Amino acid sequence: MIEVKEIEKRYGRKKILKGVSFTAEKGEITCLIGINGVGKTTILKAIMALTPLHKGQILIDGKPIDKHSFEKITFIPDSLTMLPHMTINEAMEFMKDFYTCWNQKRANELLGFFRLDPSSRISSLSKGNTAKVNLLLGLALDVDYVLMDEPFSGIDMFSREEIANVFTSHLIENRGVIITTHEIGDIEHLLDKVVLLDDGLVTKEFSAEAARENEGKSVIDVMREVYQK
Ligand SMILES: Nc1ncnc2c1ncn2[C@@H]1O[C@H](COP(=O)(O)OP(=O)(O)OP(=O)(O)O)[C@@H](O)[C@H]1O
Repeated sequence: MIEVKEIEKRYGRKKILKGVSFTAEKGEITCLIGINGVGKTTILKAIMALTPLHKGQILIDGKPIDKHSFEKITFIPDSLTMLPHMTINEAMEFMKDFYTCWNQKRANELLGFFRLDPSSRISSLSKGNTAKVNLLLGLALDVDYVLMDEPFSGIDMFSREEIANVFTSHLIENRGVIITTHEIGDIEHLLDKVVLLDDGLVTKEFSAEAARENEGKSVIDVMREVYQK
């Protein structure tokens, strides 16, 4: 489990996170939702220890993150960080050299799943295929937790659907996933837990299934109640 406990973060004099707490379980998809600039990416970076916090604590399976944690958790940023002249194959080689937890079998499965040609150059890919390569490079790591920043942002409906399908496949099974978004639209059905953020705080943390079953509410219904108060 990832436990985010009362974290606070300032950039200069601007307080971005004012005591954010939530948990994300292994085997579940947890979605951080909030408007642009609310601090979603900052939270993911904090979980990866990529940005220092002013207060609070983050635990992964009960322990603070250290250098060994990076074999357990990965962060897929909202844009691909590989060099444009590289082919997909070369990008995979790069990852393989860098991470002992690289799983080539899963990478090959993902190539097939997304119908990507490994000899394609990164610079020649469409936005949708670039997003798929970005996900492939993260999901091919044998890690327990995957953090994804806006995996559905700025891509067409068909690519969104293909990416959504990966979330319900065995390629994600048993991992803990945290994704961020500012519009849930067609991914609502994928989510186990939702964490709504507003003004530096968690305004609501709830199980999507419990909201559906106990209150007959969709995630969007709950968001309307919370944000349109
Ligand atoms: N390195 C930085 N220095 C100063 N301010 C920053 C820095 N990084 C982020 N911010 C500010 O912190 C706030 C939160 O940024 P963050 O990227 O975490 O938000 P977000 O919810 O992920 O937004 P988006 O949905 O647009 O990606 C924003 O106001 C942003 O301008």
